[in-house]
Amino acid sequence: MIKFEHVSKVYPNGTRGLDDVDLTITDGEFVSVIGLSGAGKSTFLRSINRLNEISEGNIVVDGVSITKAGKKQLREIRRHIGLISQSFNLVKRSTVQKNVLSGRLGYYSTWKSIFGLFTKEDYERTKQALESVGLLDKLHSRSDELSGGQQQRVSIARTLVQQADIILADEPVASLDPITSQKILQDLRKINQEMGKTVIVNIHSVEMAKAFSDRILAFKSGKVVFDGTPKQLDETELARIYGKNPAMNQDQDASEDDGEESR
Ligand SMILES: Nc1ncnc2c1ncn2[C@@H]1O[C@H](COP(=O)(O)OP(=O)(O)OP(=O)(O)O)[C@@H](O)[C@H]1O
Repeated sequence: MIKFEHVSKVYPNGTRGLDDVDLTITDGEFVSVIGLSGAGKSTFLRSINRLNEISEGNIVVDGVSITKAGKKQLREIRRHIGLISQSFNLVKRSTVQKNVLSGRLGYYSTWKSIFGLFTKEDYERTKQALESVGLLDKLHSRSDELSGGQQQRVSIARTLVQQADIILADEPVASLDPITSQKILQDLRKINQEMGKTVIVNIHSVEMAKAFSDRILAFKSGKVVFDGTPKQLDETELARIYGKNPAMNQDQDASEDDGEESR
């Protein structure tokens, strides 16, 4: 369970990234986070594993305050939180196997990590994780030989090997074409439903947020302005979130998708 208790974040330049966010995400939820660019989605997501230090309030993950955690405790909490990002964050020149195995690093002391002393079980977990994302045949391939969608699957497999209970996905499909984006979201949904993992996804496409989520959170100027089911997210709510004609919002989504496609 993730609990935000009146959380605010003010950046050094005075920008309010989060403004009094107070909510709970329960285990096994699939939550999409939407809102205009600059609304606070990344700030919200990256506060959960404290990549982002908050200015006020408290964030509790599985009963432990990550806000107040010391170094050792923070490392322990972070073991349970996987992060997937738009840029995949793989070591491009390394093999798929090595990249996925790196999900185990949080479980080892620094010297073991440096020498890459992984157990037989770790290697077995790596194979299983790759199998579950349909990439076992790429085990020994170099990561930069894979397509964007395949690279994103490798980063999903890495969170599985990490045995993370919570998966944070910061715009995981922003650099992928619409069809591949659908497939990646399907993978995340499958992991959520079959393994019971909590998945929180920042996403620009309202359509995809509606198709894959149990719950949608919308941010505007750091505030949560919508918190409900895909069904509750109607035209009126969309107008409130995006501050304009919802029809235009759909256009914006479409053109954004086009833009991503041509990248
Ligand atoms: N390091 C920073 N220093 C100052 N302001 C920042 C910093 N990071 C983010 N901000 C500001 O905080 C606000 C929220 O940013 P955030 O990146 O969380 O938005 P977002 O909804 O994820 O946007 P996008 O969809 O473009 O990624 C924005 O006004 C942004 O300019």
